[in-house]
Amino acid sequence: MILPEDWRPPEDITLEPNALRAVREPMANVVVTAGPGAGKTELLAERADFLLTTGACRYPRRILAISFKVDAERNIRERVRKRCGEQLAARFDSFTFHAFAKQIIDNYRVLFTGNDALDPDYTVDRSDRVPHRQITFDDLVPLAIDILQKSPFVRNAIRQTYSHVFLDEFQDTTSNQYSLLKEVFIDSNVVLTAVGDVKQRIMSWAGALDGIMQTFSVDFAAQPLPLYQNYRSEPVLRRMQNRIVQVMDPTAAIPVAELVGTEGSVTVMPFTTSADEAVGITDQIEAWLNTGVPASEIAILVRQQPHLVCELLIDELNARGIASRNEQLRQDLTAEPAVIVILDLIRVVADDRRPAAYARLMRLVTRMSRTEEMALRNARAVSRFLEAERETFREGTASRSDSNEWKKVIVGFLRLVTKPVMCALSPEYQHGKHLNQLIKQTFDVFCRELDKDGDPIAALVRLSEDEAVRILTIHKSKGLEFEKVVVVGVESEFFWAEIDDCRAEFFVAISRAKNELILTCAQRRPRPTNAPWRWEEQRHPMKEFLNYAAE
Ligand SMILES: Nc1ncnc2c1ncn2[C@@H]1O[C@H](COP(=O)(O)OP(=O)(O)OP(=O)(O)O)[C@@H](O)[C@H]1O
Repeated sequence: MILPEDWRPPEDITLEPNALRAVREPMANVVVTAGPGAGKTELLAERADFLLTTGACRYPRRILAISFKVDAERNIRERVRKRCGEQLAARFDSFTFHAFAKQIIDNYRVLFTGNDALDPDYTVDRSDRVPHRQITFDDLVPLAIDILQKSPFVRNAIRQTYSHVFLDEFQDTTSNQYSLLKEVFIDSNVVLTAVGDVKQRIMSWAGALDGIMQTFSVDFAAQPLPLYQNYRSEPVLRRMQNRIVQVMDPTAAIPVAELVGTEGSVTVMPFTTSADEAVGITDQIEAWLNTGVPASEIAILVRQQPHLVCELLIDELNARGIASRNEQLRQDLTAEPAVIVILDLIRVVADDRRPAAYARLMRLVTRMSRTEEMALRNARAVSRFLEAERETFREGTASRSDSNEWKKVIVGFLRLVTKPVMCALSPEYQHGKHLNQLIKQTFDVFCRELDKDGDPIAALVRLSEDEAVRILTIHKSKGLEFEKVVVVGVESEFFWAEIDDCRAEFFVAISRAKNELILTCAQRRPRPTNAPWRWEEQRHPMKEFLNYAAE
C-alpha cells in the first residue's frame, strides 16, 4: 500500500493538472471532457491504479468500469492489469453496458415470476424473443432496470460491491443506459468518474442523449474537468482536427499558434474509379509495409458495408499477398476468450511454430486442475492430442482445406478440456448457450476464410488482429488508434445523413490516426456484386470534409 501523496504516474505519462485532479479525486463525482487522444482512457487506468494501490478503494470493495464496446472494455482492463498487477486488478470489473445489465439479470433473475419468469439457461438473441427462454439484446438494460425497481436490495448489493465507477465514451450514453445508472448510483456514496467527448457523439441515431455530459454533471453534482492535450496525433493531423473543431464547437478549438510542427501528414487522393482507388491504396499500403510499419498499425475506415465498399481493394490486397481483415469476424468476437482459444487451437495444429499459442492452451488446461499432478496429466493429454492431430494433417490422412476435419479437431479438443474449463473463461459463459453460439460463430467465420484458398494458416492471418491490415467501419474504430489511417470514399453518397452527425463521424475517423491520414474519393463506383441496397455509381466528393485537409 502506498500513501496517496507518494503515488506517481509512470515515467512516460505526464498528467496535466486537471487529469491529475481527476485521478486523485477522493470524494466528488467528476466529468472529464476532452478531445481525441487526450488520454481519457489512460486517465481511467491511472485512476484505477491510484485507487487500488493507495487503498482509496478499500478492500473488499471493487471498481466498476462501463464501456461501450467489448474492444474498449478489454483495452482498459489490459491497461489496468499492466499498471497495477494481476492481484490488484482482480478488483477491477470491466463491463459493457449490456454485460453489466446481463450480470444483474443472471444474479437476480428469480425476481421475475409467472409470465415474466426466465429459465436459468435463457439465451440472448439479436431479434427474436421466446417467452421464458430467450430475450433480445435490447431487452437487457430495461430488464435490469426492472429488477432494480422491484428490489432495493439489489441496488444496495451493487453499491456495497463498488466504491468507484468509471464511465468511458460517456457522450454516447443512451437514455435507457442513463436510467440504469441513475437507478443504481444516484444519491449514493459511490464515486463516479465519467469521460467523453461531445464532438465524438456518433450514436445519436441509436438514442444517445443530447447534452448528456451536462445532464450528468447536474444530476450527479459532477465537477467538470476539461483536458487540452492530444498525445496521439502529430501536429499536421492535429491542425486538421482543429479546423473541424472550429466548426463543430468553436469554444473547444485550440489557438493555431499552439499547434506548430511539421510532423505527420494528411493527403487527399482523388480517383477516377474505385478500381484505380484499390490499386492506389494498395500501392500505399505496400510502401508502408516495406518500410516496416506493422500491418496492425494500418486501418482502412469506411462509413458502412466495408465488405462491399472495399470489395475491389480486398481483391487487390489479396492479389499482392497482403492480409486484410474485415469485419466478418467482428471485433467484438475476437475479444472473446473462448474465440481466442479456438483460434489458438487451429493455429497450433496447422502450424508447429506457434509457441505463444501453445503456451496459452497449456495454461488453459492446467489452471483448473486441483493438484500439480492433475495439471501435468491434463497437459500431457492435450499435448498428445495436438501432436496426433498435427500428424493426421501432415500425413495427409486429413485434408487441411476440409472444414469438416477442423470441426473434428475442435470437438475433440473441447471434449478433452471439458465444459467447466471453458465456462470459467468468462462470467458471461456461465449461463445460457452463449459459449456454444460463440464457438459455432468462430467455426463459421474460419470456414468462410478457409474456403477462399484452402490454407488454414492464411485464413488465420486474415482473421488475426496482429497480422492483417484492418478494414472497419468508423463506428467500430471508436476509441482505437493506428499509425496510418485511410478513410475510403469521402463522398456525399456515403456521408448522406444529417450533416452534424456525419461531421462527428468523420471527426472520429480522422482522429484515429497518429501519424498519417489518407482521404480517398472516386468519381465512379461500379455496383459491387451482391450489393443489396441502392447504390449510386456516379459519385461526388464531400467537399467540406476534404477541404479540412488543406493547410
Ligand atoms: N498523459 C499522457 N502522457 C503520454 N501519453 C499519453 C497520456 N495519456 C494518453 N497517452 C497516450 O495517448 C494515446 C491516446 O490516449 P487515449 O486512448 O487514452 O485517449 P482518449 O482520450 O481515450 O482518445 P479517444 O477519445 O480519441 O479515443 C494513447 O496511445 C496513450 O497511451
